[in-house]
Amino acid sequence: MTSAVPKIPIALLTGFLGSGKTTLLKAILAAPDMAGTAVIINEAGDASLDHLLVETVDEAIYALPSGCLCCVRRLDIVTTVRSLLERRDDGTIQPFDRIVIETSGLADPAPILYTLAVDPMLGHRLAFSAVVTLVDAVAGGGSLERHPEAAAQVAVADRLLLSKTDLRAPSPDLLARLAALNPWAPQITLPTDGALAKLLFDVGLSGFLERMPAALPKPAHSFGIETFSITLRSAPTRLAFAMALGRLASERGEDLLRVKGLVEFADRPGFVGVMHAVQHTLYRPQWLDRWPDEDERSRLVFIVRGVGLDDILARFAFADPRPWQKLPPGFACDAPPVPLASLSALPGDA
Ligand SMILES: Nc1nc2c(ncn2[C@@H]2O[C@H](COP(=O)(O)OP(=O)(O)OP(=O)(O)O)[C@@H](O)[C@H]2O)c(=O)[nH]1
Repeated sequence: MTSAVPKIPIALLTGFLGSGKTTLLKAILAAPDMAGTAVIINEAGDASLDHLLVETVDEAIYALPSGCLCCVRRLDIVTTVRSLLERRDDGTIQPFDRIVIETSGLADPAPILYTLAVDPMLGHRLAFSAVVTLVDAVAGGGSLERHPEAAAQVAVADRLLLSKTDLRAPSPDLLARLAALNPWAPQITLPTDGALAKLLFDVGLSGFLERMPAALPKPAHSFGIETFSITLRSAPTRLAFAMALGRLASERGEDLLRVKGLVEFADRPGFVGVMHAVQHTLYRPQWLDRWPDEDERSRLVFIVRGVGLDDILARFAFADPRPWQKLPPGFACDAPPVPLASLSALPGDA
């Protein structure tokens, strides 16, 4: 009986911290033929911001609790997708035609895909369309070198999308590395035209599922990554803020994996800056003309390696910073590290 019900396409959008997943998702959801897309977002930081910045037509957007989607939060994804389908069936939410999951930049997609695919109910209802992995042309090479998560994300992709090519052409070394990790995924430079939606939903059955491992794959994880958040109790000037963050990025860029936040500046009242830094690079802020939710505090989320909270508080002392929230216990992933060399054998090499 269930075989008569059309399956709902589901795509997984992944890529290392700051590679451009939310930016791409926003662009894709703006396409008229992507109305009716349910979105599930999981973030690595100890506070979620991305879901505030993505708009869907009928607000069909779900922020999973922060934490590692491929380990401690792995079963949350099943619960969330199941509940989405149930509420779609009983009419408590707008019907949707497809689902996109944006994983956190630290998630290894293989255990997530495996978990979704082996769930009997979801197996009946979902059609996996693609695993799309964003690779940052600026920071991607270094991330692949230092972080097993980045390599694992490349290894399972059906498509590799190169982002930030407007800032830097991908180096031949980066392209060769990608081909070595995943020879079957085409490497595509992000198009700027309306063809974006096809990137997620015009692939056919996920290659990962055809190469599905027999058992739950072990998540690939770096050790020593920490996340914490601060609020700024007094509004900084843009210059003081840029100097503090710029100095941090130039001194500790390799370990400053990601900074994002919402900040109101003393010299731009009435606007909220959406601030981004990825390793050594600070991005131009986007400006909102109001706070995206009821929390009107300037706040920053840091994902770092070996940079202390005290160090960060000291650097932003001019803005009266306070620790904001601490990640609940259980965030840290206790999976053993996977050597980079073994990652190409993760899916499909059996
Ligand atoms: N110049 C340029 N900037 C980009 C591009 N894609 C993303 N960015 C910028 O890179 C920063 C990070 O982008 P996000 O879309 O937030 O990255 P993300 O992968 O969702 O980040 P996490 O969820 O933290 O892993 C933002 O400032 C974006 O505006 C691109 O193709 N070109």
